[in-house]
Amino acid sequence: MLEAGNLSRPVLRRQLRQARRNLSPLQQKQAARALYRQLAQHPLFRRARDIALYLPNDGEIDPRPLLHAAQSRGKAVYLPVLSRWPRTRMRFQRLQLHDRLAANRFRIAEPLSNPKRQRRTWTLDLILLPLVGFDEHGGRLGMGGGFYDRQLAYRQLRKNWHKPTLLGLAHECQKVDRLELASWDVRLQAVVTDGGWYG
Ligand SMILES: Nc1nc2c(c(=O)[nH]1)N(C=O)[C@@H](CNc1ccc(C(=O)N[C@@H](CCC(=O)O)C(=O)O)cc1)CN2
Ligand SMILES: Nc1ncnc2c1ncn2[C@@H]1O[C@H](COP(=O)(O)OP(=O)(O)OP(=O)(O)O)[C@@H](O)[C@H]1O
Repeated sequence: MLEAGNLSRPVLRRQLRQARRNLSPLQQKQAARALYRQLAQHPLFRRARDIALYLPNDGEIDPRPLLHAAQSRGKAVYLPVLSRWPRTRMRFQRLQLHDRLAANRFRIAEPLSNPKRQRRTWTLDLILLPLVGFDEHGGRLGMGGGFYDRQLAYRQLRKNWHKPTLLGLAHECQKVDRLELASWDVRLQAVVTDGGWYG
């Protein structure tokens, strides 16, 4: 496990992104299957009707087996879509079965923006968040855009928001001993990896 100790956020990000990109296609496939087994039968996933997740990029663990399971169980699946303006905003948009996807400005695939299918964050049941690094206390280090933090900032106003449930998804190699959290960083309920649950 990486000792985050006195590494700066940019250095930590670079090392952790490199580690996940170094995984082979076979390792990625096995990790995606293991993640699916950790989560598919869990009550948090089974009970959720509206679930946000992401399309994998830059070596991220692949949640698509969960996406397909959710769709075949009749759940609604949402993906992050970056707003054209303001550029710091992201929305969660419902994915339709035969949606066309296009690369956003970070070259991540996303559906074409359609405000009618976008949902307010607090009406979702479960958000499966991508991350670059995590610790066992719900700490999350993201790509550095602050998109998820901004979208979830409303939670800081009240201590007992319970919806949606926030679960980070990651490879085991993204675990660090401890992350310094900034004031705007939103804590995750838990992180699920190919190896187990943390937090
Ligand atoms: N799969 C996935 N989708 C996601 C996220 C994510 O982390 N993973 N995001 C979570 O927030 C949002 C995109 N956030 C991002 C934030 C910063 C960079 C970034 O710095 N990328 C480049 C450098 C900038 C550039 O190319 O212009 C890089 O790869 O270094 C990428 C994505 C929305 N969609
Ligand atoms: N609630 C917020 N309101 C305004 N700005 C914010 C908020 N949350 C984060 N930011 C801004 O976003 C920038 C990036 O934050 P941070 O490095 O924590 O992103 P991240 O969590 O790694 O990224 P992401 O959530 O996109 O994966 C910070 O410089 C911060 O100023």
